[in-house]
Amino acid sequence: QNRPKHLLLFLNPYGGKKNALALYERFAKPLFRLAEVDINLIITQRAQQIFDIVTSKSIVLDNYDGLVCCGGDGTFAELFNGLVTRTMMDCGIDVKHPPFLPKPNIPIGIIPAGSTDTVACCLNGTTDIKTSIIHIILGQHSGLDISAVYNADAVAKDDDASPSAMGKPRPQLLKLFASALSYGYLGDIAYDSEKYRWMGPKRYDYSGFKKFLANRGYNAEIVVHLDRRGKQDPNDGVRCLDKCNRCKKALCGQGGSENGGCEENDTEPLVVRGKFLMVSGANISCSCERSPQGFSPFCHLGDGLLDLVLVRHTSMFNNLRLLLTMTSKTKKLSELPFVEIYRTKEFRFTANGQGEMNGGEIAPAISSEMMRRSKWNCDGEVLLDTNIVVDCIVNDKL
Ligand SMILES: Nc1ncnc2c1ncn2[C@@H]1O[C@H](COP(=O)(O)OP(=O)(O)OP(=O)(O)O)[C@@H](O)[C@H]1O
Repeated sequence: QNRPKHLLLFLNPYGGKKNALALYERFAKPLFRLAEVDINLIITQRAQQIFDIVTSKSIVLDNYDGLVCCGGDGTFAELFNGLVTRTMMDCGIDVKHPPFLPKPNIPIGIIPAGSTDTVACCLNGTTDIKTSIIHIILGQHSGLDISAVYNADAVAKDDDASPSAMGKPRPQLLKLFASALSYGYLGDIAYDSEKYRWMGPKRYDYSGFKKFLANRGYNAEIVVHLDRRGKQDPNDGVRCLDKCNRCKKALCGQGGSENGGCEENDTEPLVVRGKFLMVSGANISCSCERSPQGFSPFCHLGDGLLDLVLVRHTSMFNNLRLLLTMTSKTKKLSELPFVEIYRTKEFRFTANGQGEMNGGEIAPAISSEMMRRSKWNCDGEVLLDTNIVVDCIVNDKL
């Protein structure tokens, strides 16, 4: 009964190994034909085109049973960012300063044809293209949290650390992400690797090696809102499988921490300062071929919470341990002594936290080191704003 009949499908011929069109012709087209699904195919010609099409009022989304993208995580990010923005526009909500994020009522599907394909891998347990197509044809969906990134400088001016505070000026919404947001090591790789896109997925190895040798640390202050009763344990050993109990309760239970979510009143802020190699907000475990356990193997797909992974800046030897752990099939980042993981609904990040604490009275030699900033890697794309607030929301249509 829930099988889609008409789908709008965006295909990115540029991502991954640049073979999305060939994969589509070989696997997707015959299966969609067999299942009698009518496809309106749009092959993208530039970055941001999917976002522009979906947010253009000239396209009637109600004509479709679902929106699908064939590409990598960046393509998927463009699609759901476009769809949430379009939903805000249709509801008459200010898209730059939304009082809340409305949930789109049209489902989204992803056919993996990118470099990492983390979202497809976490949703389906595999990046196998036919598996994704069959899920789409059968109209199966699972919940997937989406996290919103806000400009924290705007928040600071309003003296308001919480994007969910009522009756106060809203911070500016910058972007939504579905897999991970990473500052430091992975942010530097995202920024650097764009120059080598002609190498295909190998560009990540090349830039990764360069940044590994650089071993840069970044000063920061992170305020993370934790469950007061300590009920949210990112290392609880519970893996999120299809519609797991925790996610089901979060979807219908409206938030309370018993149900997976985290009510604002039940949390207290923890301030963490220091020099970090990497700071990551993982919306999902982020397991993929390159990193079978991902950032946080027990992170849930749709419980309204994300896992904040903090990697302290230490020695090259420890960085090597980090890389070996990230690519290991069995080892977890939480086992490393210089890694901390917190499960939260929201956190605030301020670069150069210690520099600001010293009230500007720092020696020039230290100050340039202290003032050094990285970029955010937001679902594989570079975000230039540094100081941010992140808030996770439950979504049920992905
Ligand atoms: N025709 C195009 N030409 C150039 N860029 C495009 C085109 N179509 C889409 N894009 C952009 O390409 C970027 C990268 O695509 P995508 O994320 O799908 O591939 P990837 O980076 O190789 O894979 P992954 O994100 O899984 O590692 C997207 O941000 C998208 O905006």
